[in-house]
Amino acid sequence: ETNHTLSHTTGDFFSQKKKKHFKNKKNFRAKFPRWSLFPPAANVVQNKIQNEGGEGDGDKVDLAEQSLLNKLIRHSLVKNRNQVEVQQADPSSPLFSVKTFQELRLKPELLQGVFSMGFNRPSRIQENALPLMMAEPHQNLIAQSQSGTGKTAAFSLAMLSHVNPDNTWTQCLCVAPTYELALQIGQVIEQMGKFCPNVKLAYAIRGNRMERHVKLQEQIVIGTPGTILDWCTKYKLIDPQKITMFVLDEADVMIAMQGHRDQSIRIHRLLNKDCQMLLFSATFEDSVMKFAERVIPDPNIIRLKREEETLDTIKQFYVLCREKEDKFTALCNLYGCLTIAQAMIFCHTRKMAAWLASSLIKEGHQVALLSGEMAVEQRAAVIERFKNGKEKVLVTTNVCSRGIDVEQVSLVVNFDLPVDLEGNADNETYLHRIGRTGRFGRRGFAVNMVDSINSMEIIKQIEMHFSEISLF
Ligand SMILES: Nc1ncnc2c1ncn2[C@@H]1O[C@H](COP(=O)(O)OP(=O)(O)OP(=O)(O)O)[C@@H](O)[C@H]1O
Repeated sequence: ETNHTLSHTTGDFFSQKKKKHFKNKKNFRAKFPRWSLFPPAANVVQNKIQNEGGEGDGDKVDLAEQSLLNKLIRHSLVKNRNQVEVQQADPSSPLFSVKTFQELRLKPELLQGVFSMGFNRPSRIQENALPLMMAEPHQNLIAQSQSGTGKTAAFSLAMLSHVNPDNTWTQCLCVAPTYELALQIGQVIEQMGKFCPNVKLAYAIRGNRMERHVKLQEQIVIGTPGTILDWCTKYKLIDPQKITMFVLDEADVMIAMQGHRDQSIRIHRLLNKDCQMLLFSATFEDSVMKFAERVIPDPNIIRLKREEETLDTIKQFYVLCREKEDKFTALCNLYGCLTIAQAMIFCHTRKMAAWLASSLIKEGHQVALLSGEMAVEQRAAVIERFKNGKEKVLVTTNVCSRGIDVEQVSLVVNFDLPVDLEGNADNETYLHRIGRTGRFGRRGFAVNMVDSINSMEIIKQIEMHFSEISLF
Protein backbone atom coordinates (compact mmCIF):
# COMPACT_ATOMS: atom_id res chain seq x y z
CA GLU A 1 0.00 0.00 0.00
CA THR A 2 1.41 3.39 -0.93
CA ASN A 3 0.72 6.46 1.08
CA HIS A 4 -1.47 7.74 -1.71
CA THR A 5 -3.89 4.93 -1.26
CA LEU A 6 -6.86 5.71 0.85
CA SER A 7 -7.57 3.27 3.59
CA HIS A 8 -10.93 3.06 5.15
CA THR A 9 -11.05 3.23 8.87
CA THR A 10 -9.10 0.32 10.15
CA GLY A 11 -6.52 -0.20 12.83
CA ASP A 12 -3.64 2.01 11.72
CA PHE A 13 -5.24 5.19 12.75
CA PHE A 14 -6.46 4.36 16.18
CA SER A 15 -4.82 3.08 19.28
CA GLN A 16 -5.86 -0.39 20.42
CA LYS A 17 -8.03 1.08 23.13
CA LYS A 18 -9.81 3.41 20.77
CA LYS A 19 -10.23 0.62 18.26
CA LYS A 20 -12.26 -1.38 20.69
CA HIS A 21 -14.38 1.64 21.38
CA PHE A 22 -15.04 2.31 17.72
CA LYS A 23 -15.77 -1.28 16.90
CA ASN A 24 -19.15 -0.92 18.50
CA LYS A 25 -20.02 2.32 16.86
CA LYS A 26 -22.21 2.05 13.86
CA ASN A 27 -20.37 4.85 12.07
CA PHE A 28 -17.03 3.19 11.76
CA ARG A 29 -17.41 0.51 9.19
CA ALA A 30 -14.31 -1.36 8.41
CA LYS A 31 -15.79 -3.06 5.38
CA PHE A 32 -18.17 -2.37 2.56
CA PRO A 33 -21.33 -4.33 3.29
CA ARG A 34 -23.29 -1.15 3.86
CA TRP A 35 -23.70 -0.62 0.15
CA SER A 36 -26.81 -2.67 0.29
CA LEU A 37 -28.29 -0.12 2.64
CA PHE A 38 -28.04 2.65 0.14
CA PRO A 39 -31.20 3.61 -1.65
CA PRO A 40 -31.28 2.95 -5.39
CA ALA A 41 -29.17 5.24 -7.50
CA ALA A 42 -32.12 7.42 -8.54
CA ASN A 43 -32.82 8.31 -4.95
CA VAL A 44 -29.23 9.12 -4.33
CA VAL A 45 -29.28 11.60 -7.17
CA GLN A 46 -32.46 13.05 -5.78
CA ASN A 47 -30.80 13.30 -2.42
CA LYS A 48 -27.87 15.13 -3.88
CA ILE A 49 -30.01 17.69 -5.63
CA GLN A 50 -32.00 18.34 -2.49
CA ASN A 51 -28.84 18.76 -0.49
CA GLU A 52 -27.39 21.21 -2.91
CA GLY A 53 -30.58 23.17 -3.14
CA GLY A 54 -30.83 23.36 0.61
CA GLU A 55 -27.24 24.21 1.32
CA GLY A 56 -26.49 26.67 -1.45
CA ASP A 57 -23.29 26.84 -3.46
CA GLY A 58 -19.89 26.09 -2.10
CA ASP A 59 -18.25 28.88 -0.16
CA LYS A 60 -16.60 31.09 -2.74
CA VAL A 61 -13.03 32.21 -2.43
CA ASP A 62 -12.63 35.87 -3.25
CA LEU A 63 -9.08 36.38 -4.52
CA ALA A 64 -8.67 39.92 -3.21
CA GLU A 65 -10.01 38.92 0.21
CA GLN A 66 -7.81 35.86 0.30
CA SER A 67 -4.84 38.01 -0.49
CA LEU A 68 -5.72 40.50 2.22
CA LEU A 69 -6.24 37.69 4.68
CA ASN A 70 -2.80 36.33 3.85
CA LYS A 71 -1.31 39.70 4.51
CA LEU A 72 -3.11 40.06 7.82
CA ILE A 73 -2.03 36.69 9.14
CA ARG A 74 1.48 36.55 7.74
CA HIS A 75 4.19 37.54 10.15
CA SER A 76 7.17 36.08 8.38
CA LEU A 77 8.40 34.88 5.03
CA VAL A 78 7.03 31.71 3.50
CA LYS A 79 9.69 29.01 3.28
CA ASN A 80 10.62 28.11 -0.23
CA ARG A 81 13.56 25.96 -1.20
CA ASN A 82 13.09 26.25 -4.96
CA GLN A 83 15.51 28.07 -7.21
CA VAL A 84 14.52 31.43 -8.66
CA GLU A 85 14.21 31.32 -12.44
CA VAL A 86 15.37 34.46 -14.20
CA GLN A 87 14.63 35.27 -17.81
CA GLN A 88 16.51 38.40 -18.76
CA ALA A 89 15.41 40.90 -21.36
CA ASP A 90 19.00 41.16 -22.43
CA PRO A 91 20.56 37.73 -21.89
CA SER A 92 24.06 39.11 -22.44
CA SER A 93 23.89 41.45 -19.46
CA PRO A 94 25.31 40.03 -16.23
CA LEU A 95 22.89 38.50 -13.78
CA PHE A 96 22.92 40.39 -10.54
CA SER A 97 21.85 39.02 -7.26
CA VAL A 98 22.51 40.29 -3.77
CA LYS A 99 22.86 38.38 -0.54
CA THR A 100 22.74 41.45 1.71
CA PHE A 101 20.81 44.70 1.77
CA GLN A 102 24.10 46.60 2.17
CA GLU A 103 25.16 45.54 -1.33
CA LEU A 104 22.29 47.57 -2.74
CA ARG A 105 23.95 50.79 -1.61
CA LEU A 106 20.72 52.18 -0.26
CA LYS A 107 20.50 55.57 1.40
CA PRO A 108 21.45 55.02 5.07
CA GLU A 109 18.03 56.12 6.32
CA LEU A 110 16.36 53.59 4.06
CA LEU A 111 18.68 50.79 5.14
CA GLN A 112 17.84 51.73 8.71
CA GLY A 113 14.14 51.40 7.83
CA VAL A 114 14.67 47.94 6.36
CA PHE A 115 16.59 46.69 9.39
CA SER A 116 14.07 48.23 11.77
CA MET A 117 11.46 45.91 10.22
CA GLY A 118 13.59 42.95 11.24
CA PHE A 119 14.70 42.09 7.72
CA ASN A 120 18.24 40.83 8.05
CA ARG A 121 18.78 39.76 4.50
CA PRO A 122 16.87 39.68 1.22
CA SER A 123 14.38 36.90 0.61
CA ARG A 124 14.82 34.53 -2.36
CA ILE A 125 12.82 36.67 -4.76
CA GLN A 126 14.33 39.89 -3.40
CA GLU A 127 17.89 38.67 -4.07
CA ASN A 128 17.21 38.94 -7.80
CA ALA A 129 14.38 41.43 -8.00
CA LEU A 130 16.00 44.21 -5.98
CA PRO A 131 19.17 44.68 -8.06
CA LEU A 132 17.12 44.44 -11.25
CA MET A 133 14.64 47.08 -10.10
CA MET A 134 17.44 49.39 -9.01
CA ALA A 135 19.70 48.93 -12.05
CA GLU A 136 20.69 51.88 -14.22
CA PRO A 137 19.54 52.34 -16.93
CA HIS A 138 16.24 51.15 -15.57
CA GLN A 139 14.78 47.76 -16.44
CA ASN A 140 11.23 46.46 -16.56
CA LEU A 141 10.23 43.50 -14.47
CA ILE A 142 7.57 40.84 -14.20
CA ALA A 143 7.93 38.95 -10.93
CA GLN A 144 5.90 35.97 -9.86
CA SER A 145 6.06 34.18 -6.57
CA GLN A 146 3.48 32.99 -4.13
CA SER A 147 2.02 35.12 -1.43
CA GLY A 148 4.36 35.76 1.48
CA THR A 149 7.67 35.54 -0.33
CA GLY A 150 8.53 39.22 -0.04
CA LYS A 151 7.21 40.90 -3.20
CA THR A 152 5.52 43.82 -1.44
CA ALA A 153 8.59 44.55 0.62
CA ALA A 154 10.69 44.38 -2.57
CA PHE A 155 8.79 46.95 -4.61
CA SER A 156 8.22 49.18 -1.57
CA LEU A 157 11.97 49.35 -1.17
CA ALA A 158 12.43 49.95 -4.89
CA MET A 159 9.96 52.87 -4.85
CA LEU A 160 11.47 54.45 -1.75
CA SER A 161 14.92 54.17 -3.22
CA HIS A 162 13.78 55.48 -6.61
CA VAL A 163 12.16 58.75 -5.59
CA ASN A 164 13.99 62.02 -5.32
CA PRO A 165 12.70 63.60 -2.11
CA ASP A 166 13.68 67.07 -3.30
CA ASN A 167 11.17 66.86 -6.12
CA THR A 168 7.74 67.52 -4.73
CA TRP A 169 5.63 65.83 -7.36
CA THR A 170 4.41 62.29 -7.82
CA GLN A 171 7.11 60.04 -9.25
CA CYS A 172 5.96 56.52 -8.35
CA LEU A 173 2.51 55.11 -8.93
CA CYS A 174 1.45 51.82 -7.41
CA VAL A 175 -1.83 50.16 -8.37
CA ALA A 176 -3.47 47.55 -6.12
CA PRO A 177 -6.80 45.71 -6.58
CA THR A 178 -8.71 46.91 -3.51
CA TYR A 179 -8.89 49.70 -0.98
CA GLU A 180 -7.80 47.37 1.81
CA LEU A 181 -4.86 45.95 -0.11
CA ALA A 182 -3.69 49.46 -0.99
CA LEU A 183 -3.75 50.36 2.71
CA GLN A 184 -1.74 47.27 3.59
CA ILE A 185 0.94 48.06 1.02
CA GLY A 186 0.95 51.69 2.14
CA GLN A 187 1.68 50.56 5.70
CA VAL A 188 4.77 48.69 4.51
CA ILE A 189 6.00 51.76 2.62
CA GLU A 190 5.35 53.99 5.63
CA GLN A 191 7.16 51.63 7.97
CA MET A 192 10.12 51.13 5.70
CA GLY A 193 10.37 54.82 4.94
CA LYS A 194 9.94 56.04 8.48
CA PHE A 195 13.50 57.41 8.61
CA CYS A 196 13.04 59.22 5.29
CA PRO A 197 11.02 62.23 6.49
CA ASN A 198 10.93 63.96 3.15
CA VAL A 199 9.41 61.09 1.23
CA LYS A 200 5.63 61.31 1.33
CA LEU A 201 2.87 58.90 0.37
CA ALA A 202 -0.71 59.56 -0.74
CA TYR A 203 -3.59 57.07 -0.97
CA ALA A 204 -5.71 57.21 -4.09
CA ILE A 205 -8.64 55.32 -2.68
CA ARG A 206 -12.37 55.87 -2.56
CA GLY A 207 -13.46 58.41 -0.01
CA ASN A 208 -10.18 60.33 -0.16
CA ARG A 209 -11.61 63.58 -1.50
CA MET A 210 -9.19 66.01 -3.06
CA GLU A 211 -9.33 69.49 -4.47
CA ARG A 212 -9.22 69.45 -8.26
CA HIS A 213 -6.28 70.74 -10.27
CA VAL A 214 -3.94 71.05 -7.29
CA LYS A 215 -0.99 68.84 -8.03
CA LEU A 216 -0.01 66.43 -5.29
CA GLN A 217 3.35 66.89 -3.63
CA GLU A 218 3.63 63.29 -2.48
CA GLN A 219 6.34 61.40 -4.34
CA ILE A 220 4.55 58.06 -4.06
CA VAL A 221 0.86 57.42 -4.74
CA ILE A 222 -0.74 54.09 -4.05
CA GLY A 223 -4.33 53.27 -4.87
CA THR A 224 -6.96 51.41 -6.80
CA PRO A 225 -7.17 51.71 -10.59
CA GLY A 226 -10.41 53.72 -10.77
CA THR A 227 -9.36 56.42 -8.33
CA ILE A 228 -5.83 56.64 -9.75
CA LEU A 229 -7.31 57.10 -13.20
CA ASP A 230 -9.57 59.89 -11.89
CA TRP A 231 -6.67 61.58 -10.14
CA CYS A 232 -4.65 61.53 -13.34
CA THR A 233 -7.40 62.60 -15.72
CA LYS A 234 -10.51 64.19 -14.16
CA TYR A 235 -8.89 65.75 -11.09
CA LYS A 236 -5.46 66.37 -12.60
CA LEU A 237 -3.70 65.80 -9.30
CA ILE A 238 -0.96 63.73 -10.89
CA ASP A 239 0.90 64.37 -14.11
CA PRO A 240 1.21 60.85 -15.54
CA GLN A 241 4.01 62.00 -17.81
CA LYS A 242 6.15 62.70 -14.75
CA ILE A 243 5.77 59.19 -13.39
CA THR A 244 9.06 57.33 -13.63
CA MET A 245 8.13 54.12 -11.83
CA PHE A 246 4.83 52.28 -12.27
CA VAL A 247 4.04 49.25 -10.10
CA LEU A 248 1.13 46.90 -10.73
CA ASP A 249 0.70 44.70 -7.72
CA GLU A 250 -1.37 41.51 -7.49
CA ALA A 251 -1.84 41.43 -11.23
CA ASP A 252 -3.61 38.08 -11.02
CA VAL A 253 -6.21 39.43 -8.60
CA MET A 254 -6.49 42.63 -10.58
CA ILE A 255 -7.37 41.04 -13.88
CA ALA A 256 -9.91 38.80 -12.22
CA MET A 257 -11.82 41.89 -11.10
CA GLN A 258 -14.36 43.53 -13.32
CA GLY A 259 -13.04 46.67 -14.93
CA HIS A 260 -9.69 46.72 -13.15
CA ARG A 261 -7.83 45.24 -16.05
CA ASP A 262 -9.04 47.88 -18.50
CA GLN A 263 -8.54 50.73 -16.07
CA SER A 264 -4.97 49.59 -15.46
CA ILE A 265 -4.35 49.55 -19.19
CA ARG A 266 -5.81 53.05 -19.45
CA ILE A 267 -3.50 54.35 -16.71
CA HIS A 268 -0.60 52.64 -18.41
CA ARG A 269 -1.41 54.43 -21.70
CA LEU A 270 -1.12 57.82 -20.00
CA LEU A 271 2.44 57.13 -18.91
CA ASN A 272 5.59 58.11 -20.64
CA LYS A 273 7.06 55.20 -22.57
CA ASP A 274 10.34 55.62 -20.66
CA CYS A 275 8.62 54.98 -17.36
CA GLN A 276 9.93 51.92 -15.52
CA MET A 277 7.22 49.23 -15.32
CA LEU A 278 7.05 46.57 -12.64
CA LEU A 279 4.40 43.88 -12.34
CA PHE A 280 3.89 41.40 -9.53
CA SER A 281 1.70 38.36 -9.36
CA ALA A 282 1.28 35.39 -7.03
CA THR A 283 0.31 33.11 -9.92
CA PHE A 284 1.55 32.71 -13.43
CA GLU A 285 -1.44 31.75 -15.50
CA ASP A 286 -1.63 32.47 -19.20
CA SER A 287 -4.10 35.29 -18.64
CA VAL A 288 -1.66 37.03 -16.31
CA MET A 289 1.21 36.62 -18.73
CA LYS A 290 -0.85 37.95 -21.65
CA PHE A 291 -1.80 40.98 -19.62
CA ALA A 292 1.75 41.42 -18.33
CA GLU A 293 3.27 41.34 -21.77
CA ARG A 294 0.79 43.94 -22.93
CA VAL A 295 1.77 46.46 -20.28
CA ILE A 296 5.44 45.62 -19.65
CA PRO A 297 7.68 46.07 -22.67
CA ASP A 298 10.98 44.11 -22.79
CA PRO A 299 10.50 42.57 -19.40
CA ASN A 300 12.91 40.68 -17.25
CA ILE A 301 10.94 37.81 -15.79
CA ILE A 302 11.63 36.36 -12.37
CA ARG A 303 9.77 33.32 -11.09
CA LEU A 304 9.89 31.45 -7.86
CA LYS A 305 7.82 28.33 -8.17
CA ARG A 306 5.62 27.43 -5.25
CA GLU A 307 6.92 24.49 -3.27
CA GLU A 308 5.09 21.39 -4.33
CA GLU A 309 2.61 20.00 -1.90
CA THR A 310 2.73 16.26 -1.49
CA LEU A 311 0.68 13.59 0.18
CA ASP A 312 3.75 11.49 0.94
CA THR A 313 3.63 11.81 4.67
CA ILE A 314 -0.15 11.80 5.01
CA LYS A 315 -2.13 8.74 5.96
CA GLN A 316 -5.56 8.91 4.40
CA PHE A 317 -8.77 7.20 5.45
CA TYR A 318 -12.39 7.26 4.61
CA VAL A 319 -15.42 6.63 6.78
CA LEU A 320 -18.63 5.27 5.32
CA CYS A 321 -21.70 7.06 6.57
CA ARG A 322 -25.30 7.35 5.54
CA GLU A 323 -26.10 11.03 5.87
CA LYS A 324 -25.07 14.23 7.57
CA GLU A 325 -26.16 13.15 11.07
CA ASP A 326 -24.25 9.95 10.63
CA LYS A 327 -21.16 11.89 9.65
CA PHE A 328 -21.65 14.05 12.70
CA THR A 329 -21.75 11.04 15.02
CA ALA A 330 -18.62 9.69 13.35
CA LEU A 331 -16.92 12.98 13.94
CA CYS A 332 -17.94 13.01 17.60
CA ASN A 333 -16.45 9.54 17.96
CA LEU A 334 -13.24 10.83 16.49
CA TYR A 335 -13.21 13.88 18.64
CA GLY A 336 -10.67 12.66 21.18
CA CYS A 337 -8.15 12.23 18.36
CA LEU A 338 -8.85 15.66 16.91
CA THR A 339 -7.72 17.45 20.01
CA ILE A 340 -4.46 15.55 20.50
CA ALA A 341 -2.89 18.13 18.23
CA GLN A 342 -4.81 20.51 15.98
CA ALA A 343 -7.43 19.61 13.43
CA MET A 344 -9.27 21.28 10.60
CA ILE A 345 -12.67 20.14 9.39
CA PHE A 346 -13.72 21.16 5.90
CA CYS A 347 -17.32 21.60 4.75
CA HIS A 348 -18.58 22.52 1.31
CA THR A 349 -20.94 25.33 2.24
CA ARG A 350 -21.10 28.08 4.83
CA LYS A 351 -24.40 26.70 6.02
CA MET A 352 -23.02 23.24 6.60
CA ALA A 353 -19.99 24.63 8.43
CA ALA A 354 -22.23 26.72 10.68
CA TRP A 355 -24.48 23.75 11.40
CA LEU A 356 -21.55 21.49 12.17
CA ALA A 357 -19.81 23.98 14.44
CA SER A 358 -22.96 24.68 16.41
CA SER A 359 -23.79 20.96 16.67
CA LEU A 360 -20.29 20.21 17.96
CA ILE A 361 -20.57 23.03 20.47
CA LYS A 362 -23.94 21.67 21.62
CA GLU A 363 -22.21 18.35 22.25
CA GLY A 364 -19.86 20.21 24.56
CA HIS A 365 -16.88 20.41 22.21
CA GLN A 366 -14.84 23.53 21.81
CA VAL A 367 -14.49 24.52 18.17
CA ALA A 368 -13.88 27.64 16.13
CA LEU A 369 -15.73 28.50 12.94
CA LEU A 370 -14.22 30.21 9.92
CA SER A 371 -16.27 30.90 6.83
CA GLY A 372 -16.79 33.32 3.99
CA GLU A 373 -19.56 35.44 5.46
CA MET A 374 -17.26 36.69 8.21
CA ALA A 375 -15.44 39.97 7.67
CA VAL A 376 -11.80 39.54 6.70
CA GLU A 377 -10.59 41.02 10.00
CA GLN A 378 -12.80 38.59 11.90
CA ARG A 379 -11.40 35.72 9.87
CA ALA A 380 -7.86 36.89 10.53
CA ALA A 381 -8.60 36.96 14.27
CA VAL A 382 -9.96 33.38 14.22
CA ILE A 383 -6.91 32.17 12.28
CA GLU A 384 -4.61 33.98 14.68
CA ARG A 385 -6.20 32.24 17.68
CA PHE A 386 -5.96 28.89 15.93
CA LYS A 387 -2.33 29.50 14.99
CA ASN A 388 -1.53 30.34 18.58
CA GLY A 389 -3.14 27.10 19.70
CA LYS A 390 -5.96 28.83 21.57
CA GLU A 391 -8.38 26.72 19.56
CA LYS A 392 -7.67 23.09 18.76
CA VAL A 393 -10.35 22.42 16.17
CA LEU A 394 -11.36 24.66 13.31
CA VAL A 395 -14.47 24.08 11.21
CA THR A 396 -14.17 25.81 7.88
CA THR A 397 -15.00 25.95 4.19
CA ASN A 398 -12.73 26.37 1.19
CA VAL A 399 -12.06 29.95 2.20
CA CYS A 400 -9.31 28.55 4.29
CA SER A 401 -7.76 25.72 2.32
CA ARG A 402 -4.78 27.86 1.33
CA GLY A 403 -4.78 30.46 4.05
CA ILE A 404 -3.47 28.46 6.94
CA ASP A 405 -0.10 26.87 6.99
CA VAL A 406 -1.31 23.32 7.47
CA GLU A 407 1.98 22.02 8.82
CA GLN A 408 0.79 22.71 12.33
CA VAL A 409 -2.41 20.78 11.71
CA SER A 410 -1.95 17.04 12.05
CA LEU A 411 -5.47 15.93 11.25
CA VAL A 412 -7.74 17.12 8.47
CA VAL A 413 -11.33 15.91 8.17
CA ASN A 414 -13.14 16.34 4.90
CA PHE A 415 -16.66 16.40 6.28
CA ASP A 416 -17.63 17.13 2.69
CA LEU A 417 -15.32 15.99 -0.06
CA PRO A 418 -13.95 18.75 -2.25
CA VAL A 419 -15.87 19.06 -5.51
CA ASP A 420 -15.77 21.56 -8.35
CA LEU A 421 -18.74 23.45 -9.79
CA GLU A 422 -19.79 20.43 -11.83
CA GLY A 423 -19.67 18.22 -8.77
CA ASN A 424 -16.52 16.34 -9.86
CA ALA A 425 -13.60 15.59 -7.58
CA ASP A 426 -11.54 18.72 -6.98
CA ASN A 427 -8.08 17.19 -6.65
CA GLU A 428 -6.28 20.46 -6.34
CA THR A 429 -8.35 21.55 -3.37
CA TYR A 430 -7.92 18.11 -1.81
CA LEU A 431 -4.16 18.56 -2.07
CA HIS A 432 -4.29 22.06 -0.59
CA ARG A 433 -6.45 20.92 2.27
CA ILE A 434 -4.31 18.02 3.36
CA GLY A 435 -0.96 18.25 1.54
CA ARG A 436 2.33 19.33 3.02
CA THR A 437 5.13 21.17 1.34
CA GLY A 438 8.62 19.79 1.18
CA ARG A 439 9.69 16.19 1.20
CA PHE A 440 10.24 16.08 4.90
CA GLY A 441 6.97 17.62 5.97
CA ARG A 442 5.57 16.44 9.27
CA ARG A 443 3.27 13.48 9.26
CA GLY A 444 -0.44 13.93 9.15
CA PHE A 445 -3.77 12.17 8.88
CA ALA A 446 -6.74 12.85 6.68
CA VAL A 447 -10.21 11.43 7.24
CA ASN A 448 -12.77 11.64 4.46
CA MET A 449 -16.46 11.26 5.12
CA VAL A 450 -18.19 9.29 2.38
CA ASP A 451 -21.97 9.48 2.52
CA SER A 452 -23.34 8.40 -0.85
CA ILE A 453 -22.53 6.44 -3.96
CA ASN A 454 -21.70 9.76 -5.50
CA SER A 455 -19.17 10.68 -2.84
CA MET A 456 -17.69 7.17 -3.00
CA GLU A 457 -17.15 7.84 -6.68
CA ILE A 458 -15.46 11.14 -5.83
CA ILE A 459 -13.10 9.61 -3.31
CA LYS A 460 -12.19 6.97 -5.86
CA GLN A 461 -11.47 9.68 -8.43
CA ILE A 462 -9.23 11.41 -5.92
CA GLU A 463 -7.45 8.21 -5.06
CA MET A 464 -6.88 7.39 -8.70
CA HIS A 465 -5.66 10.89 -9.48
CA PHE A 466 -3.01 10.86 -6.78
CA SER A 467 -1.90 7.31 -7.29
CA GLU A 468 -1.41 8.07 -10.98
CA ILE A 469 0.59 11.17 -10.16
CA SER A 470 2.79 9.25 -7.77
CA LEU A 471 3.97 7.03 -10.60
CA PHE A 472 6.01 9.91 -12.00
N1 LIG B 1 13.87 40.13 3.59
C1 LIG B 1 12.97 39.82 4.49
N2 LIG B 1 13.34 39.28 5.68
C2 LIG B 1 12.43 38.95 6.62
N3 LIG B 1 11.10 39.11 6.48
C3 LIG B 1 10.66 39.64 5.33
C4 LIG B 1 11.56 40.01 4.27
N4 LIG B 1 10.81 40.50 3.26
C5 LIG B 1 9.53 40.41 3.63
N5 LIG B 1 9.43 39.91 4.89
C6 LIG B 1 8.20 39.63 5.66
O1 LIG B 1 7.61 38.47 5.10
C7 LIG B 1 6.20 38.60 5.01
C8 LIG B 1 5.76 38.50 3.55
O2 LIG B 1 6.32 39.55 2.80
P1 LIG B 1 5.50 40.37 1.71
O3 LIG B 1 4.21 40.84 2.25
O4 LIG B 1 6.43 41.36 1.14
O5 LIG B 1 5.25 39.17 0.68
P2 LIG B 1 4.37 39.18 -0.64
O6 LIG B 1 5.04 38.23 -1.56
O7 LIG B 1 4.14 40.55 -1.09
O8 LIG B 1 3.04 38.54 -0.13
P3 LIG B 1 1.55 38.93 -0.62
O9 LIG B 1 1.44 38.48 -2.03
O10 LIG B 1 0.69 38.17 0.34
O11 LIG B 1 1.45 40.39 -0.46
C9 LIG B 1 5.87 39.94 5.65
O12 LIG B 1 5.50 39.70 7.00
C10 LIG B 1 7.16 40.72 5.55
O13 LIG B 1 7.26 41.66 6.60
